Amino acid sequence: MKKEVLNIKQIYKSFAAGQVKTPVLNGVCFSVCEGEYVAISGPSGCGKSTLLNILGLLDTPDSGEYYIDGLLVSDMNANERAAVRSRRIGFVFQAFNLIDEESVLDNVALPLKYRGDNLKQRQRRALECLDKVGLSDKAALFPNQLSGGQQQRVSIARALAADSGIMLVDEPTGNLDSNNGDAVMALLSELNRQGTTICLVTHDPRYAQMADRQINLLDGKVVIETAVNIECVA
Ligand SMILES: Nc1ncnc2c1ncn2[C@@H]1O[C@H](COP(=O)(O)OP(=O)(O)OP(=O)(O)O)[C@@H](O)[C@H]1O
Repeated sequence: MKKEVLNIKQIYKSFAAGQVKTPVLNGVCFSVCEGEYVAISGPSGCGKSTLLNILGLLDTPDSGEYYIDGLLVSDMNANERAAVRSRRIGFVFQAFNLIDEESVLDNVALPLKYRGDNLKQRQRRALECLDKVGLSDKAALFPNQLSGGQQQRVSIARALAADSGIMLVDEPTGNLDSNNGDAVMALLSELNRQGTTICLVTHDPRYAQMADRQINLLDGKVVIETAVNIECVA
């Protein structure tokens, strides 16, 4: 039986524009087991990135409960959330979000600064992660010296660095051609086979099908969820 790592219950979120409040998430519920690969899809503007930001503790819901490893994180203050985030969550964004002025190695090592590793430990771990994504020979280069596909693989190495076990991935192929997109998706599947829990936001049904389970959002609600074939306990 697998352990439940993420569980959101009746999550609501709206954004205010002036006096007008626009509801985005309207009572979203689902859970994710350790080692599972879940794809979140739905039309543009339906709240996928908002949901991923809440899952990654980058944003807070207006109401509802969110548990990570059975711990109620939706009630935590900003410092407590940041501590859980750096210990437990790795992010991969569509636009890579690498720091252009830092070497590839330093970009990957960055999350390790927050957990207090010394320089040698950070560099060793960053090289290990670059090796996992097939880019250890690019460690000394800067992001703008790499192709888009390579930059996305660097951002995946960065998400692996802190060994957080959970990867939240937002449209990772959006800025890539189809060959590079396919290579990035194959890499994510391989990392999932090695044990990483993945929540992927994607528009592409071909990529959504690579996940164990697909969740479809419409009007801020889960409308379709493919069968869970893993037994999961809280
Ligand atoms: N910080 C914000 N302030 C105000 N409105 C926001 C904010 N973030 C998101 N929204 C609004 O919330 C809605 C959902 O946005 P979100 O980015 O979550 O959708 P999405 O499903 O990821 O869209 P896409 O597929 O186009 O990336 C949109 O209408 C968006 O304009």
